[in-house]
Amino acid sequence: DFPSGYTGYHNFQETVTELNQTVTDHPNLVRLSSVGKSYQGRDLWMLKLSDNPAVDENEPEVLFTCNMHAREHLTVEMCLRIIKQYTDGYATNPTIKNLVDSREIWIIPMVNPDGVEYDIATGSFRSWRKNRQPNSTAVGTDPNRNWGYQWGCCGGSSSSGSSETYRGPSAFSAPEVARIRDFVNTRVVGGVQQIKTHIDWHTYSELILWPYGYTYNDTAPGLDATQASAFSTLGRRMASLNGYTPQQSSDLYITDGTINDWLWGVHKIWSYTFEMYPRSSSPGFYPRDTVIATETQRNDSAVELFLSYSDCVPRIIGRTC
Ligand SMILES: CC(C)C[C@H](NS(N)(=O)=O)C(=O)O
Ligand SMILES: [Ca+2]
Ligand SMILES: [Ca+2]
Ligand SMILES: [Zn+2]
Repeated sequence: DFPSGYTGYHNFQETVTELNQTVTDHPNLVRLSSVGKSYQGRDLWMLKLSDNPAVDENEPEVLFTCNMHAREHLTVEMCLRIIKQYTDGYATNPTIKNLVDSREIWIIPMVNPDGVEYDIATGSFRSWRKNRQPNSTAVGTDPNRNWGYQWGCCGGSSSSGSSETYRGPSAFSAPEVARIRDFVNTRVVGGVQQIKTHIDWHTYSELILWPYGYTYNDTAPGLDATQASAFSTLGRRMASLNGYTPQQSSDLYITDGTINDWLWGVHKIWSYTFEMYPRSSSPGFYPRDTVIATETQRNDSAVELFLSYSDCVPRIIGRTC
């Protein structure tokens, strides 16, 4: 489990307990489901947050994914903060009520439960990143290099099984990635992808990133100048609210096979990565639990703005959808 000084973080079981408690407290706002199993058989839990949650209503859908990388434990707390904010706040905050009533919000707080449990199993952190799927030479596929858009195209991942950015033997070879792919694919209804926006939460560096990651070019097939302008305008506006640095993903470094590139490249979902606190390697991936409240609430207004534009991101540059 988490060592002393870190007990405020949620392990897999504590996350499940928290999700079940949310269902108990707010049965009219949430529905809990699993999108499937991790490599070691843990459920990949997903909470749906909306009015009439048992009904697929014609409302813009939003996806939040957290903890794709095991050691990035603060991101679980970020997904749980969003859940708490938009359930507990529903009855008293009209802005929150309007957003919950007019969107359907899907939240996956722990994409990589096997990696999380491995990272904390000994009571001392192991700095584990990947999933726990064996490969020919070692253990672990990087879930953020395993997506099937420009997979392995561009030197933004590794073919070596021991690498921290191992892309897997094929796209979608990681069960955790394949299960989220399957879910997203089910949201194409009548030929139209119902999910309009997405944030993938990571740590650290305090950045807001948008596609593409596989190329340095600001525009590329499937991403034109207008779309790039919408991505950067919303990204910059959100960064003005949380103090992170906004930039195209590849301005950080080239990555291929990421969730952001697949969600945009294949589904035209306005997909961002938020790299949370801290800014640098001290304390890096392991800030003590005393920072959780501050560093999750720091994103409240950015998340609210994001949800408000989730019906039509190009509206932020004066366009209609
Ligand atoms: C989203 C990309 C561009 C950055 C991310 N950094 S992290 N969270 O793994 O340190 C990653 O390498 O997957
Ligand atoms: Ca609804
Ligand atoms: Ca819907
Ligand atoms: Zn990460």
